[in-house]
Amino acid sequence: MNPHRKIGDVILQAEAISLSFGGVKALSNISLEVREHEILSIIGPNGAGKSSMLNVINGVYHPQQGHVVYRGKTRERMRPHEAARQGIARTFQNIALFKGMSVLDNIMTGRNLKMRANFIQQALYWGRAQREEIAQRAYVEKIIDFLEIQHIRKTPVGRLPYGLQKRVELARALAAEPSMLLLDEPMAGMNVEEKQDMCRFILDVNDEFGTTIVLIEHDMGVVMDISDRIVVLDYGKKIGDGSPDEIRVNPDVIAAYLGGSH
Ligand SMILES: Nc1ncnc2c1ncn2[C@@H]1O[C@H](COP(=O)(O)OP(=O)(O)OP(=O)(O)O)[C@@H](O)[C@H]1O
Repeated sequence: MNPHRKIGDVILQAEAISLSFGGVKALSNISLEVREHEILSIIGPNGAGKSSMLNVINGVYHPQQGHVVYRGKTRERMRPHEAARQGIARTFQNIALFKGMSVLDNIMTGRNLKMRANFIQQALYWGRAQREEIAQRAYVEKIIDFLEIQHIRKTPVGRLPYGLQKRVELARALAAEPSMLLLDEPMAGMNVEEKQDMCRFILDVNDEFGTTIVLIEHDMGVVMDISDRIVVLDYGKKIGDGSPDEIRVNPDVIAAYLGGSH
């Protein structure tokens, strides 16, 4: 087994998080931990609070109560781009790519944080900016090879089938070299074959880059197959937290899923 695969220490702690939107309590007193190099899935019926939790981890939402400790530091109020700078990248439930731009250019946008030369420097010091662009391109090409999308690198994203667009979105997130990757329903709307491909890529990313992965997914087969640990939310409350085998037999989880709200 790849040494990266060894699950490490806790790198993120969400402590007693409560988040409301007006009268709607999206998250009630949720605590969870993310360990280095693990694949953690957050599951639960529609409206359970999964995306809200991801947005708290990512710094998009600021909880009214509780806090997030990331790599030993209690996080102050911050913006999503600061999360990106700390090595946290994400993909979205609805694909957020530039549809008219090529696959390659979309992935390059994920590399922006890594670029040292800013726009003015690029105009003034053409040579340096060009050298930098070449270096960044090399990394992007590595991601393109890794995700097996060489054949579509020049294609405008909007012309691609859905499954491939999702893969390009993953590529763009990976271009930022994240240490933690948040995936919001990476397999939604995919056929069986596309799901199998995406599962393989998620496992490969985790294995080869050592990336910690937190994902939201509705397909229970997929979740049980690829997760090291699973957190289950229901109506904004945490009702389960454990290995796939523990979750499978957790009576609260079984009741929530058989209760018909899913
Ligand atoms: N920006 C917002 N403004 C108002 N209410 C919100 C907002 N975001 C989420 N909510 C509410 O918070 C609750 C939890 O929503 P959330 O999207 O986190 O659930 P979810 O588990 O991700 O659902 P789904 O599986 O349908 O995506 C829902 O009742 C939702 O309507």
